[in-house]
Amino acid sequence: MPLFINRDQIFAHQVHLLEHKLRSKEERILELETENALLHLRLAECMGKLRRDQEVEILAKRRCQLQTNVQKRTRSALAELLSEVQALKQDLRDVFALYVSFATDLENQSKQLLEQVASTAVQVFQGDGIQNLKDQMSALERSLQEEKERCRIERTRRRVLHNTLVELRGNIRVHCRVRPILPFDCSHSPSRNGSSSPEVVVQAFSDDCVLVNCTKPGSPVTNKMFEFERVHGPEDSQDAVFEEVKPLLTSLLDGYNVCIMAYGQTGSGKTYTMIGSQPEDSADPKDNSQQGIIPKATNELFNLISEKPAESHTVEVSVVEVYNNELLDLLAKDEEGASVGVKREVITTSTGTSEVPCLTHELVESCAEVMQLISAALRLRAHSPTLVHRDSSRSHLIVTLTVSSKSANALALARRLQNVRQDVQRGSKREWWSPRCRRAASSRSSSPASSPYPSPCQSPCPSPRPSISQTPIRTKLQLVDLAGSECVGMSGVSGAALWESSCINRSLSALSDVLGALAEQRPHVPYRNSKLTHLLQDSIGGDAKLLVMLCVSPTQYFLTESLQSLGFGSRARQIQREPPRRKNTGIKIK
Ligand SMILES: Nc1ncnc2c1ncn2[C@@H]1O[C@H](COP(=O)(O)OP(=O)(O)OP(=O)(O)O)[C@@H](O)[C@H]1O
Repeated sequence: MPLFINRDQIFAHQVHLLEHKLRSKEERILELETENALLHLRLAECMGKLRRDQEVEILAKRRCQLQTNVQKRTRSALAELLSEVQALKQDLRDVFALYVSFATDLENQSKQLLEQVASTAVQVFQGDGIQNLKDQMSALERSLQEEKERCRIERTRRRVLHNTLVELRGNIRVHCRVRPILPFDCSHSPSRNGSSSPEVVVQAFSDDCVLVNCTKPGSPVTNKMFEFERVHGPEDSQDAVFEEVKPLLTSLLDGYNVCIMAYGQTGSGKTYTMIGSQPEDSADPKDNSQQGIIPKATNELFNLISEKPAESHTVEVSVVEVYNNELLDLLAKDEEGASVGVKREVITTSTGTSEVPCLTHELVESCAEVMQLISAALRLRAHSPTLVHRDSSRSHLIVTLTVSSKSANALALARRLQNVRQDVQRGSKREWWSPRCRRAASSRSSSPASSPYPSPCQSPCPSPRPSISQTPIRTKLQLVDLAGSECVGMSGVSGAALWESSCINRSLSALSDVLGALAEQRPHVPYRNSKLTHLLQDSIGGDAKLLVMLCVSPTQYFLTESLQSLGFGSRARQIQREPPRRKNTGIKIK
């Protein structure tokens, strides 16, 4: 082996060694880096653990605090609960004491009752107990009956006295009729508390009082009471209503003028009360129970006349309507004999009474005859449907029955008088006609195009020339079915119906004004502000016995109108006119 070592080899060897060292160092570095990374990881884990431990510690502290709070609150709630339990215990003790005293009372009472039962049983078993009880019962029933009878007699006496007072003072009698709820009310009024029937606010409280519950949204219910001579409720029949009116008809034959007038809002039952259901509405045509005051009063009048055979009476009928402030004669006939509404005028005579010249008066001998004429006239009367009433009367209807009491041959005279009047109306030329009347008759046959009705006769009809001299006592029964007051917003009318409505409301307010002036005893009473008041002047302000039949609807929907009608009735009752006067002088027929 050579001793000489090459330097390059030594260097190469050293490089190799160094490279080896470097590699091992690099490996070591790699190991250390790995270790370092592991240590970092471990450190991170430790840090997380440390943080969690801190949080746990905080949570533990909080838990401690919460526990302390809960304990405090529980303690105070427990204290409150305890005090409540104490109070409840006290209440329970009180209730128990009450119960004990009540039970004791009950026990005592039941003991007494048992004793009574036992003693009654003993009496019963002794034989005369049942009899005694029966006797006691019948005695009680008798005394109840007696009391009822005494009460009835007192009430009748009170009414008679009141009527006498009314008569002496010349007061206007006011009766009121509250109609039942009808199917059309349900369509107007919203249902209350889920019930399908509308709210009733106007009621017949007693036989002379009407009670009204005035409810306004947001304010408490106030009750108003109205007193009248007689009040009829929804259950009162047509017969019952007429029974209260009937005594007035006797006055007619005793020489007094009588007027019965139905007043009220539209759909309140005026036509039903005055005329009644039409015969065709009734299942049995002979059934008179649904007839109103007009047919019943006419029938009664003829009954009264037939009861006085010693006297001789004649009855004449006239039927007029006041439509749009025009007076129409509904019994007038044209040249062919067909019924037509002929325009007439109302005049004030020299004696201050109102009169309708040339008005058709038909001589009648029975109720059937009168009703036939009225039925024909009703076909001419203005009607039209409104939102409130599907067959609303658009005019005031006035049926007048004039009764003449006279000697035996007066019937023939009256017939002759009627023929003369009819001749006058048909334009026949008799030599004793006044030229004025002849002019009126000829102008009627060629009426001006501006007016839908023949022109009226302006002067009183002439008396017939026959020289029979009679002084009959003539009394008038006026039966009035007024058109209903209406709120245009509710009735939904427009066009011609709106005009009708405003005419109706104006004439009714003229009627109110007349009553107001009479109540205040003003020197001037504005009768002439409307045809209606002018025509009824004698009945309202004169010496007739006047009965106003107020008709009212019972429901909340019509409350304002009902209050208005009841107010009208109350004002009418306050009027003090001259006491009714007997007619002892009549029109002289010469
Ligand atoms: N007491 C009552 N019993 C049964 N039905 C009634 C009663 N009153 C009114 N009616 C009915 O109510 C409806 C309206 O009545 P009615 O025609 O008499 O009203 P009105 O007051 O004359 O109305 P208007 O002024 O609009 O003519 C009718 O169908 C009628 O039959």
